[in-house]
Parts: sequence; C-alpha cells; structure tokens
Amino acid sequence: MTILVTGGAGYIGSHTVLHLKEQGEEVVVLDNLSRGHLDALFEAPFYEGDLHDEKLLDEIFHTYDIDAVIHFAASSQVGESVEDPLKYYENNVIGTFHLIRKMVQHNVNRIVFSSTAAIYGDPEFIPVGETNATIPTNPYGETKLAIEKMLQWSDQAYGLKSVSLRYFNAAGADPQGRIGEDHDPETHLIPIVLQVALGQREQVNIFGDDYPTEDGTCIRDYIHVMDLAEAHYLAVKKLKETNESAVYNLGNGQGFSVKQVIETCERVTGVFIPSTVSFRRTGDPAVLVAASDKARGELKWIPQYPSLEAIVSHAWDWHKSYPYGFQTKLPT
Ligand SMILES: NC(=O)c1ccc[n+]([C@@H]2O[C@H](COP(=O)([O-])OP(=O)(O)OC[C@H]3O[C@@H](n4cnc5c(N)ncnc54)[C@H](O)[C@@H]3O)[C@@H](O)[C@H]2O)c1
Ligand SMILES: O=c1ccn([C@@H]2O[C@H](COP(=O)(O)OP(=O)(O)O[C@H]3O[C@H](CO)[C@@H](O)[C@H](O)[C@H]3O)[C@@H](O)[C@H]2O)c(=O)[nH]1
Repeated sequence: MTILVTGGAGYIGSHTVLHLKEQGEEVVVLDNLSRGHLDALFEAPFYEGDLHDEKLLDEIFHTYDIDAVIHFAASSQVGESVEDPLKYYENNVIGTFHLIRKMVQHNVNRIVFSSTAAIYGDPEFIPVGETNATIPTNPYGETKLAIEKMLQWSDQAYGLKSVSLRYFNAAGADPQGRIGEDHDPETHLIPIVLQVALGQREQVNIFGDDYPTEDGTCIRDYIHVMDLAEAHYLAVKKLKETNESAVYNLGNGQGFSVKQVIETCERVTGVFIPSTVSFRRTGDPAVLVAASDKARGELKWIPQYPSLEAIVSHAWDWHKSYPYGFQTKLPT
C-alpha cells in the first residue's frame, strides 16, 4: 500500500511512519514542521507544507497512487485550545476540510483519523465506551468531534470511508530508542516529569488536587505510542478489507492519577521528583479511562506494552539519549 501520513514528522505520526516502513509499506509524509522534526523521519518522501495548501495536496495526489491517508496533522493541546479556540477551528476543522475535499476530488476514499478521548468530556461512565455521550469540555475536543462528524457525512455523501481512532494519552517512545517525544514547549505530563528527573526543571506542577478521585489528582489512561502505531496499521488494513467506516477507542483500560505517574517515574528513573500543587487547568476532565474491547475484537489489536513502567521506561531511555530533543543526541 502507499499511505499518505499527515503530521508524520510529529510524535505519534513519526512512530507510525517507522512502524509502517517496518511492515514494508510505502509512506509519503506531509508536515508543516510547526511541531514536527525532520530528524524523526525514516526515509520517506517528505513534503514540507500545510494541510490548507490545496495545490500541494493536488501535487501529492497526482504524484502518488495513495491507497489511504492517516491524518495526524492537528493542533492538540487542551490548555492552548481554551486560550485560543479559533486556532483550533482553523488548523483542525478547516485544515481537515481541505484534506477531505481533495481526497474526494482525487477519489482517495480511505482515511484513518486521529480522534481523541477529549471528545467525551467528563464521561458519565468509566471506562468510557464508544457509545458514551460525546460532550467535550474544551475546544480541542470540540474540533475533533466536528471532524468525526464531517467524516461521517462524507461517507454518506461521497463514499469516503473512515476509521476514527479515539486515543487516550499517548506516551512512551520507540523501544529501540531511535525516536521519541520532542515538543517545544512540552505540555504533556510524562515528558515534563522526566525533564525534572534530568534536572531541566525544578519541579512538576500538579494541576489541581481537588478532583473527585482517590488522591484528588486527574486520572488518565496512558497508551504506548508503538501500540497506537500498530492500531493505525490494523485500521488501514481493515478499511481495505471491509470498506466500512468505524470508530474505536484506544487505551489500556487502566487509569493512573498524576501523583501515581510521578511515583512511577521516580521508580523508573531512581530520581526523587519534587512537585507542587497549583490550580486546575481549565478544560481538564477528572477521569478518562478507555474501554477498548471493540478495537481488540474487531481490529484484533493487542497492546504490546500495557504497563506504565514499560511506557515510562522507554520514554526515559529516549530522553536520556536526547536530553533536549532530536538536536541533542548524546554520544553512546
Ligand atoms: N499525544 C496524545 O496524547 C494524543 C491523544 C489523542 C489524540 N492525539 C492526536 O494525535 C495527533 C498527533 O498528536 P501528536 O501528539 O503526535 O502531536 P504532534 O504535535 O507531535 O504532531 C502533529 C504534527 O502535525 C504537524 N501539523 C500540525 N498542523 C499542521 C498543518 N496544518 N499542516 C501540516 N502539518 C501540520 C505538526 O508539525 C506535527 O508534526 C493529533 O491529531 C492529536 O490531536 C494525540
Ligand atoms: O505539567 C503538568 C502537565 C499535565 N498535568 C496533568 O496531567 C494529566 C495529563 O495531561 P497531559 O499530558 O497534558 O495530557 P491531556 O491533557 O490529558 O491530553 C492528552 O491526552 C488527550 C486524550 O486523553 C489528547 O486528546 C490530547 O491531545 C493529549 O495532549 C492532566 O490531568 C493534566 O492536568 C499536570 O498536572 N501537570
């Protein structure tokens, strides 16, 4: 297959590109490098450009016979989306609109879309199944939900088949240490805690300890980035086999509080992690834990690295080798 990966120089995208290449698939990458890194890419044809650039999309779809698109390119920070919602509507909703319009015009009719647990908002039932109500608590989740709906209507109208993968919290790194998570600024919990372990930050700021959870801090379901990569591969194959649209949650089904994540990082790194408690971050739901039985059953998806220790330990290996990101690999 030839697969166009948008956002393929980003964190989850680059791990998926690596996995697809290892499975022998052809990959073409489109990324505007606003958050991605050339160093994260493995020998794939690369277009530096934007989803909004329809001429560039025409060029890609003319040049390659694309079997499917895996669409990661987006803005994806919950806090930023609350502060600047229009950025999220522009980059996520309008950006995807251009992509879908060009796919329809060029008769490319399979897409795997990066959706998110954030579309559920503060779920009534835990673990959250795909049929739970979708009431986002932040603009980021709203834009992802709008895209899911755009995809559903595009299936009905144009026969565009999609799999929306609602992932919970991506974490970890390539177990062989070739690539990892490099965001500047970093906003995700695990890399921030590891930056404290590396001595790059003085402490972790815990966003609220007055949530209705056992220790008062937010609970999330952390899923290894390579397990997400495999789920994308399985989703593309399923789309090709069945030609049916679907929606799947992707998580481990186990929740960890912010404090438990910090404790796990202390165990893995052997370093004491100082922390302080501040106000809640607006838009954060208290608990997000996935029911992923549907993906396990229909995609035959079996996460290989479900333990938080393994996830943190792969992330730690990468951060130790590249303490300030891709530009700073230390000699081994
Ligand atoms: N990280 C998570 O925990 C998580 C969880 C659920 C869903 N997601 C979704 O998964 C996807 C990937 O997330 P990530 O953590 O790898 O993010 P990331 O920021 O590392 O990757 C996104 C990539 O898309 C590129 N990009 C952004 N806007 C673009 C545009 N308009 N045109 C071209 N390229 C553009 C960026 O340069 C970056 O390389 C996103 O859609 C995100 O919403 C992430
Ligand atoms: O310095 C920090 C950073 C985070 N947190 C907390 O840690 C948890 C995890 O936060 P973070 O790593 O920023 O992830 P989320 O905000 O849960 O969002 C991630 O996970 C979502 C799915 O659950 C995705 O949709 C988003 O794209 C992705 O960024 C949250 O409770 C935060 O409040 C802190 O307490 N301190």
